[in-house]
Amino acid sequence: STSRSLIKLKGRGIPFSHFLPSFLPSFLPSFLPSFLPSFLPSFLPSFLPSFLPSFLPSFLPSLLPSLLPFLPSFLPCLLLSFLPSFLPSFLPSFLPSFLPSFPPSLPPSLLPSFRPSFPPSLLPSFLPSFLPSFLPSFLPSFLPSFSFFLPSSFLSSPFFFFFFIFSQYQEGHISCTVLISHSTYFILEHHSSSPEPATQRRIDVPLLTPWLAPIVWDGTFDEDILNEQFQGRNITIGVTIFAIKKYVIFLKLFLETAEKHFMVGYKVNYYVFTDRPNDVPKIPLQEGRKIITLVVQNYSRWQDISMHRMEMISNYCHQLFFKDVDYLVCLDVDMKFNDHVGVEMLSDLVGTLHPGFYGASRETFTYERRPKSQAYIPRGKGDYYYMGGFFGGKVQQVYKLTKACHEAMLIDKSNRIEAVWHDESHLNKYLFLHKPTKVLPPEYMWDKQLLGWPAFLRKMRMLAVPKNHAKIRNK
Ligand SMILES: CC(=O)N[C@H]1[C@@H](OP(=O)(O)OP(=O)(O)OC[C@H]2O[C@@H](n3ccc(=O)[nH]c3=O)[C@H](O)[C@@H]2O)O[C@H](CO)[C@H](O)[C@@H]1O
Ligand SMILES: [Mn+2]
Repeated sequence: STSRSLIKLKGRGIPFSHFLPSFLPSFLPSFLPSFLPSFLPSFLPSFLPSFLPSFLPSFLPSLLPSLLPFLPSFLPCLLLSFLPSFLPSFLPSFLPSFLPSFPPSLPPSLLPSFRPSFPPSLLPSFLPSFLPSFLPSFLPSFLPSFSFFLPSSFLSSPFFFFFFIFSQYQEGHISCTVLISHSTYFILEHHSSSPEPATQRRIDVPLLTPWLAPIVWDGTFDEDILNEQFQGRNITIGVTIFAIKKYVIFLKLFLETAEKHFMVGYKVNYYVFTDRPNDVPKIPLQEGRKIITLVVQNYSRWQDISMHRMEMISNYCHQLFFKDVDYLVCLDVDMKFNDHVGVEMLSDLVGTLHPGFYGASRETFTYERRPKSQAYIPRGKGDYYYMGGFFGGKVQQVYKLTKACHEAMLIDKSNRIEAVWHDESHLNKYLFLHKPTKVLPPEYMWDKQLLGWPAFLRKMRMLAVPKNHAKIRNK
């Protein structure tokens, strides 16, 4: 909204004392001799009748263009202020001697008096304009004689302009044209645009997939806006984690850190699939969040445990998830939350880039390469290498995914083949055929021990919890 009005903000401008230290030593000796003789005689005897004709021709051409838009609103003030008249006669003689000493001394003396309404960002536009330069030199010598002509109350009134300057002032999403005088300032035009998005453009990482799904890097989204969008929707987010056999030891850290970082402020159902329900820790949960323990069978091979997650998730869609949650996030349990994971990650179908293959060439992806497997992806094909331990989406989509992967694994089994990376291979095949609508960068699952901390990684939202494979798998 743009309003053009003369809004008086503050009846106080730059205190005179701020100028004094910077100008007195340098200018007075030089300016007085040149200025006074030429100016005083014509000025003093009769002020108004004589000055207007002489100053206008020299003064207006330079100032008018910038002045014109605002003229109607402040013409009265302008007319009342006589000072512009002396400028033409004053400046040519004065400026050369004065300018060299000016810029270094101005900012320190100006800044304190401008705060907080005129932050330093204003100064660059302020300085180039010549007006402030003459003031400090002019006023002290002039004021005593001048004050004869005007009542002192008027001198200090905001409508009396010893000097004035137009400037563009911009801070945040507010921009305005200001008229600054010695005693006050006015905002002539105030423009408030919609706020800048609180995001920067990341140039160090890809932000979109070739099918235009966002890759949700830190800095590319505004949590507040997203929360506004989601909070009205009253959603429940389901998390599936499998803690079978020894893996129950990961539950405590997982759940505790999830309460700190995962979907804070939203309703969350943690679905803990386990064969050891008594080992599910009792963790204090925030309001609206609960742990639902689902007792399931175990398998002797860890690969079977991992793979059968697809079957169990798809089964429980009908029993529970369709009814109780809107989104499902399917995670490995040997991880911990380390930073915000929120609604920015939600979408119809979500895959996560495997940290070990981020930036690697397609040829190195460990897709299943044997055509006999349902997970087969030919060389030269494939988009990304997704991780098996972090995917999700709307329940309907997760149902389709897990069901398809489970069925593919059943076919593989009947063909006596097991994909090289088990469920992860099938997930990669599915997400190759059904492109995710959102892709999570490796921020969402990182392994600090293995991969260090590269510059593109501004946040580590989840981290792998180191585990001793020999001690924990198949136990
Ligand atoms: C981070 C990541 O991408 N992990 C994937 C990766 O292996 P990982 O090495 O991360 O596999 P893992 O040992 O974490 O097993 C996968 C998950 O199965 C569960 N589990 C496993 C064994 C067990 O005895 N009890 C138990 O509950 C548990 O939830 C575990 O997190 O490859 C696996 C298939 O090879 C899966 O695709 C994993 O999702
Ligand atoms: Mn894991």
